Amino acid sequence: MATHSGGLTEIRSGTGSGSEDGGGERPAVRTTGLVRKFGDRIVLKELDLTLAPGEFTALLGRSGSGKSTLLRAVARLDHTVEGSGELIVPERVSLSFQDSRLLPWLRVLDNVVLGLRGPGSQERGLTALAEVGLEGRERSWPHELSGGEQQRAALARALVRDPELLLADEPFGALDALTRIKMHGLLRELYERHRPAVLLVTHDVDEAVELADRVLVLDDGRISVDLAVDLPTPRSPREPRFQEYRDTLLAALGVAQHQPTTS
Ligand SMILES: Nc1ncnc2c1ncn2[C@@H]1O[C@H](COP(=O)(O)OP(=O)(O)OP(=O)(O)O)[C@@H](O)[C@H]1O
Repeated sequence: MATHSGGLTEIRSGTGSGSEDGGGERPAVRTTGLVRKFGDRIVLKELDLTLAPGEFTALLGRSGSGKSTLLRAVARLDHTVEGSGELIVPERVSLSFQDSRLLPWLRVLDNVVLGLRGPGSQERGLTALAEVGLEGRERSWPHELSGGEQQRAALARALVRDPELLLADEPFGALDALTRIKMHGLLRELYERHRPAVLLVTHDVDEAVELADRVLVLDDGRISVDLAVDLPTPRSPREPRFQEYRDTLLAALGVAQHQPTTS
């Protein structure tokens, strides 16, 4: 159990496999009664959430609804934030952010394997770089990579740790539209190969429906919508069923849709 400043958050490690005491599958993530507040502002209000191992979940919500606060809590990066509740998270968690956070003084491969121990870590790093399409760039400096390439390197750094859970906060938010489309394909492909649980924070409803098998909406400190996306991949925003999911989510986010006028 770990104390949390100003309150108490019980943090336990799940393994993402095996079975729970009740006989069911152990979750990758479980929050029970999770509270986070900044001064008088209660951002997460006794939030309950369970993510299954290998489940790809997207988290939507209006600006300021608390998506990053939830992600940082699950990442255990919020020790200075007041709160309470129970949190079960796996041992191996990788993070990905809007900026790649590569260390500028380390070459790409050294960034990818930073902190990895054990024999074969260089080889594992090279394999991960090849998986994200950066074969031959291992000795480049981060500033020599484009924005999309830097995000590829960040994905390699996340995957080389064989995460049970990948937490991604707007990882493609700073990329141009074309690069974004390519990165969507790459992320889904890597996910299908490695099958970590994924929690992707995004503002982009289409990105959520395209990539995730479950989409959540965070509203007023709790999960207000929990939608299973039952579409085969790859998914096209032009498909009628894709558009139905988009409309449902936009309505939940309070975004009015323009109806075509009929005469
Ligand atoms: N360090 C902090 N100190 C004070 N208030 C904070 C802090 N971090 C977040 N907040 C507040 O908590 C609320 C939720 O912020 P959070 O960043 O989690 O929202 P978000 O849904 O990720 O927003 P966005 O979509 O705009 O990135 C906001 O009102 C924000 O101002």
